[in-house]
Amino acid sequence: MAQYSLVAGSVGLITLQNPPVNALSAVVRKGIVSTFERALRDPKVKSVVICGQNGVFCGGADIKEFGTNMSGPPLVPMIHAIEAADKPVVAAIEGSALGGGLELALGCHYRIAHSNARLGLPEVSLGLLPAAGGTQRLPRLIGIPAALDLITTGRHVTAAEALQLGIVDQVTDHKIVDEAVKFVLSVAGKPLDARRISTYPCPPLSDLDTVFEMVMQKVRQRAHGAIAPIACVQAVQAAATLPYAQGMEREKELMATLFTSGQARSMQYCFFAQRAVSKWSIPSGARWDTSMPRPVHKAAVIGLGTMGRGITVALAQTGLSVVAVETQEKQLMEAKQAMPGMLERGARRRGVSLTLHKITYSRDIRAVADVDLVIEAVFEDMALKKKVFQQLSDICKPGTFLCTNTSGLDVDHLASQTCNPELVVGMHFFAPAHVMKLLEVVYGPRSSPQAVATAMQLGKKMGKVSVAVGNCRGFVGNRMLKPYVEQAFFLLEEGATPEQVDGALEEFGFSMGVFKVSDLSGLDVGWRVRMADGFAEPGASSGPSARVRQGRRYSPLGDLLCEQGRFGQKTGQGWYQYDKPGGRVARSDPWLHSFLAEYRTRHGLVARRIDNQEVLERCLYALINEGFRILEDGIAAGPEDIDLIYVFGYGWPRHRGGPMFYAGMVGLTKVLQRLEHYHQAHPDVPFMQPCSLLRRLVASGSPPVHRWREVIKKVHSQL
Ligand SMILES: CCC/C=C/C(=O)SCCNC(=O)CCNC(=O)[C@H](O)C(C)(C)COP(=O)([O-])OP(=O)([O-])OC[C@H]1O[C@@H](n2cnc3c(N)ncnc32)[C@H](O)[C@@H]1OP(=O)([O-])[O-]
Repeated sequence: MAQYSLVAGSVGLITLQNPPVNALSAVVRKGIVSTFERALRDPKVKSVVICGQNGVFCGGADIKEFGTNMSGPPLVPMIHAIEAADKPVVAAIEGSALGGGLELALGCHYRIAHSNARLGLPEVSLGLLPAAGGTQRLPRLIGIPAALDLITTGRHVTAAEALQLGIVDQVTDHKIVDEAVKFVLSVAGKPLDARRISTYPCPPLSDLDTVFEMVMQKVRQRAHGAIAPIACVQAVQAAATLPYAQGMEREKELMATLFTSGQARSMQYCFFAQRAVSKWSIPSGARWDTSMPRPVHKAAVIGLGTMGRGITVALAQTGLSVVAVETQEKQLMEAKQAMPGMLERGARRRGVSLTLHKITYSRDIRAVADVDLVIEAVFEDMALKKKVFQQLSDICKPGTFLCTNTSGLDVDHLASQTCNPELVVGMHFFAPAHVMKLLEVVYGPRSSPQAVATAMQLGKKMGKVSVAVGNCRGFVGNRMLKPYVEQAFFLLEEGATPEQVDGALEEFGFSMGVFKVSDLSGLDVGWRVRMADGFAEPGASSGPSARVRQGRRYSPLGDLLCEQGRFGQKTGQGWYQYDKPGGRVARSDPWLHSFLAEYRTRHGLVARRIDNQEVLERCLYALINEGFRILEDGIAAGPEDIDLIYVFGYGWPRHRGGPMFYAGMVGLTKVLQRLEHYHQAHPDVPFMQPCSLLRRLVASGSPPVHRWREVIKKVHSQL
């Protein structure tokens, strides 16, 4: 709702009230319309201030209303009425003014922001565009290039940047409503014509067509198939080329196509999924709202390889003191040289001051004796990690949480090396750890609720999307990757090329296909895992039994490349070739194509034409099938957890909602049928055997993804 009061004798104060973010629900819109009409009718009222309760102006349209039969007064005419009023209206902005919230403020004649405010038009990240006049007013106010930047990226700006851009008229550190009232009294009686943004001409720009062509090209490249950013550019182009009223028509038209699209549904699902996973619960019964995290003031990182450095930087950026331990002198020196640059770039990107002094370096593990939490990030080797955990258990003060950054080893086994296994959890970061948003927090059967809560909260503080997952080989993300990569190898054996497989996945929306990612992260990473799992064995890649291991189909292609020293970008050759070791631009490699042809001949395989549909189905459905197994095993609490892991850690396109949501969009029956088909064709590939949970869901009428938990619960209760 909206509350109305008369202040300072002549100012009508309208306060939006819809906790927690004063979203513009039907009730709030109704409240604004009626209070505003009251203010206009009241002769005592000479001006109006609009603010939000509890330190937040407005988080935008109520996203929960999308997809329902929307009722109540629409936003566009409401904002027009505010702009057209003959009494001055000031938006008093603190906290957030986002989406429809900022559009409401743009309809006001003046905007004053508290220095803590964040403003933006993030609709693009929900698969939409700012359709309450945002695409038409913002370019008129701040110019086309700045408006295009804000609208196509959805980024939030600080109050200071908003002032610089001209979005707000004044920034204050004082009480926002008091300042707004003072301000509106000071402008009483001034003509309002020049304050109605919809009447402004768009600031002229020379060579408009070229500007839009270039922006469109850049946006298309970044969008990976998402349609909202493209529509945002088209809407701003309408502002630049059409009169306001026609621009509004175009905005409406473009919004209509986005609003009902599967992409918008997927992205809005991701928005709510992100909030849902922070409300974690684990099989022991521990939950986010009953488990108290312990404060972490000082942390330590053991091992300063690529991951350790990233984790150290990410911790320092949150303001923690960090002890960075590396026993190898050379590695320590390299880390000391590299980390200031990483911190500097991070500080510049986030517009904050440098935190170099937060890190102390040591070669001696005993330097961690007084820290609250340790993250071990040594080489992915169980024997080495066990030794580190035994040492930590002896050295650290009582109660120190011991975390491992292993990407898939048994966290419980590591916990068993310590005197207090309840203090041990996994904190699986993704490279580069100071940039990537995902954190898997891995609990073992003995991890205490407090240890899980502390790791989850630390992740949040570090700006990560933290997902609590159970302990199994590869946890959630890497476990699902295995059948996906396996299918990609099989496709090469059967006639596809890395270019074709990657092309199909990139067209689907991944920023990089599976083979490019493998070249980037190093082919040796998977090779080591396959060796540890007893699949890859020296000399076994070329014999007659090379393509069968442990009774199932196996492709030694990755092993063969590693045996040749082709580890990807770092060696300049992998699935592609690069101009030099460390090169970034993948080029097709004729050697690889002849190698594949020879390999097929050697194994009596005849290359066939494989279409992109098959590439997608085999790679993605194998991955999704493993996702169902993970749900069935209780390793992830719900489909949202898996989806966010894939969106934030593995480049799954957000506009497709994550693998489990995508399965629902495709139709569970279809996914099941295709898996059955491929399993019949390849009975020696267990990953293709449809998971019984998928069958159960189909048998229960393929409920929408938010109702899967009911079926999963039933499965678990019957175990
Ligand atoms: C014609 C159309 C044109 C306009 C389109 C739009 O405006 S599109 C909209 C454009 N606007 C945006 O995209 C802004 C989206 N919102 C945000 O970015 C952030 O919420 C924040 C920065 C406002 C606050 O961050 P924070 O970390 O302090 O808090 P938090 O994130 O944890 O959220 C707390 C609770 O509020 C809930 N909720 C939040 N917003 C909305 C909403 N608009 N609606 C409904 N609910 C919303 C959220 O689900 C959560 O609920 P829970 O789990 O407790 O039941």
